[in-house]
Amino acid sequence: MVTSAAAIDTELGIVKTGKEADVFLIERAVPDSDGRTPGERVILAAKRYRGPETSDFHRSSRYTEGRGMRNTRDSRAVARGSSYGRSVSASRWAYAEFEALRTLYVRGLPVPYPVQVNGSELLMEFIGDGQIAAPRLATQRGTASELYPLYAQVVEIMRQLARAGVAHGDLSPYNLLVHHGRVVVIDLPQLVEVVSNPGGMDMLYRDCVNVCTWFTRQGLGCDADAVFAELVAEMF
Ligand SMILES: Nc1ncnc2c1ncn2[C@@H]1O[C@H](COP(=O)(O)OP(=O)(O)OP(=O)(O)O)[C@@H](O)[C@H]1O
Repeated sequence: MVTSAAAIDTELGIVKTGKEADVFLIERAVPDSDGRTPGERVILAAKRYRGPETSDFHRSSRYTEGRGMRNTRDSRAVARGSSYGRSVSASRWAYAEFEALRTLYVRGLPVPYPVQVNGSELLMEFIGDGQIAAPRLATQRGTASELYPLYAQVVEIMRQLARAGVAHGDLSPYNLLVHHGRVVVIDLPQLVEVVSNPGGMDMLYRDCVNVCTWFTRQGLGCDADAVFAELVAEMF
């Protein structure tokens, strides 16, 4: 009989402290079939949500409109900003991001592979080399022709999101990692359905502006209105 032992997770350090979550580096040791010897070791990213401050509630509620999360007891606790409310909120964000990653990964979009979610912690594939996280698009420099392949990938990602009827909702050069020339999208808890969410079109447009502003600064012609129009056309 083969008995299976649980994987052992070891925290190796912090990757980055963010506004709403902290990202840690985790080494997961998967036991061999004998259940004793540590076998395969993988590096994962653990994103732990803290739950928003009360002042963030309006932003949170805008994202959750149309998702059946309003007017419940938990939602009122979130609105009050109690510690229980913050933990409810943190778990919601973690589950929302896990679900977004799952949906997009299945559709073939370049997102970290979602591993598991437990309470306010989301475990996912670590995008990087060894223990070094891949750099963000915001740090990339080069001539327009050197950066063009990254631009083409970002626009293609936005097209694929549009075909799925969604927008990232907080897309920027800070939420795009560049790993050996491949662009990977992160930070997806607020993935928004563009048509059913009353603010969906605004968020899609803001994503276009954020992306185009950065690429235009790097010398690539990027017209946010034209990209937006193309993405809307993809949806209908
Ligand atoms: N899967 C991953 N692999 C490697 N690095 C990651 C991963 N997920 C997040 N990071 C790193 O952690 C940082 C913060 O992650 P993320 O943007 O998801 O959290 P956040 O709380 O929204 O941060 P911010 O306040 O900076 O927007 C990223 O900019 C990136 O450097």
